Amino acid sequence: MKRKTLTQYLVEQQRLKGAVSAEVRLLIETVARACKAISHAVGKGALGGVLGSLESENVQGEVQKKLDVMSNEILLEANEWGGHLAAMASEEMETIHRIPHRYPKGEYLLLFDPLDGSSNIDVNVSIGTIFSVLQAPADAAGRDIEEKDFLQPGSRQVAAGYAVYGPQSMLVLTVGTGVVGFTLDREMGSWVLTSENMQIPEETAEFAINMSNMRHWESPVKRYIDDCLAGKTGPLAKDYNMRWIASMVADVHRIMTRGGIFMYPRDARASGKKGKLRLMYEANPMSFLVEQAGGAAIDGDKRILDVTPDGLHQRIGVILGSKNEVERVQRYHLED
Ligand SMILES: O=P(O)(O)OC[C@H]1O[C@](O)(COP(=O)(O)O)[C@@H](O)[C@@H]1O
Ligand SMILES: [Mg+2]
Ligand SMILES: [Mg+2]
Repeated sequence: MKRKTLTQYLVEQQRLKGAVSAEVRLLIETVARACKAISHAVGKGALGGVLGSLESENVQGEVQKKLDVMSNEILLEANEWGGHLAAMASEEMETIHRIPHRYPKGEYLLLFDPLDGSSNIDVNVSIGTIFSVLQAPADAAGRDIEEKDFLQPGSRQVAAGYAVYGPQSMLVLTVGTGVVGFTLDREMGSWVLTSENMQIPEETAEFAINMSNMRHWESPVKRYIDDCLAGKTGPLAKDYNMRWIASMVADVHRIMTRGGIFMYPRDARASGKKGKLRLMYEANPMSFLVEQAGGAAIDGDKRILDVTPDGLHQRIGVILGSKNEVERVQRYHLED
């Protein structure tokens, strides 16, 4: 059977379904090309000199890995000249990056976490790239894009996706018509459609959370995990399994494939950061994908995609995955 490539899939979405504009189609293809380049760099490991840290810190105060910076540069360079974009924003950059010589119709905004799961780079565990596409506000035509133009709720995303660099490299994508997955054919150099309609099972008995933070959790999260740990004889009446890869991309990919619940909740630490994960580069694109695959995504009591951001690097609690389980955790929050 001849499988579709990413290009064929996108042309179909554009011409038959009217789900994407030609500009968004080209933009996604450019991002996918950049992800292919990152995948090659990741695959070289120590041979390519891509492991290890730099002296620098990013805007979040985190030590940058070589691959964080390389991946950011690959995405910037590819999209600066190849996309139909007005501006980009990245977890690794303090402020937005405007496109020089903006294409007259350059009306889209691209956001990305260039390398997700940085702590796993040097130990050869799956890592990834996450991206999100927004439309620039109508009043931005003909003027410089500003940071505030990016501060739109996730429900306005026109596309989102991630690449996971694991035993296989995969690109998982939504343009608002369900979720599809492509596997990188390394010999041919193309992304080939291998999952036509990714669906997250509504029920699960598998949770993912960093248990070392337990003492900081809010009470609804503590109650839920206690209930999971109580197993068959507890209130949830089933035995739960636990997984934590510490690359959001890989944890979410598992959930996309076989269900589960992923939690990086906001907690009571004095950092005032409202959680670890970033709304615009991690939570929004993943929530769009998860909802499109039949799952749910909340920050505790409300839907993540409804949150209007107040800053580019805003953090948020994230609870996402199998619908019935996420709704249970939401109930625990509302009852609290
Ligand atoms: O090390 P922790 O606290 O378990 O955090 C793991 C989380 O941090 C992250 O690695 C943060 O992403 P970055 O690597 O892009 O900073 C997530 O991918 C992951 O879910
Ligand atoms: Mg990340
Ligand atoms: Mg990152």
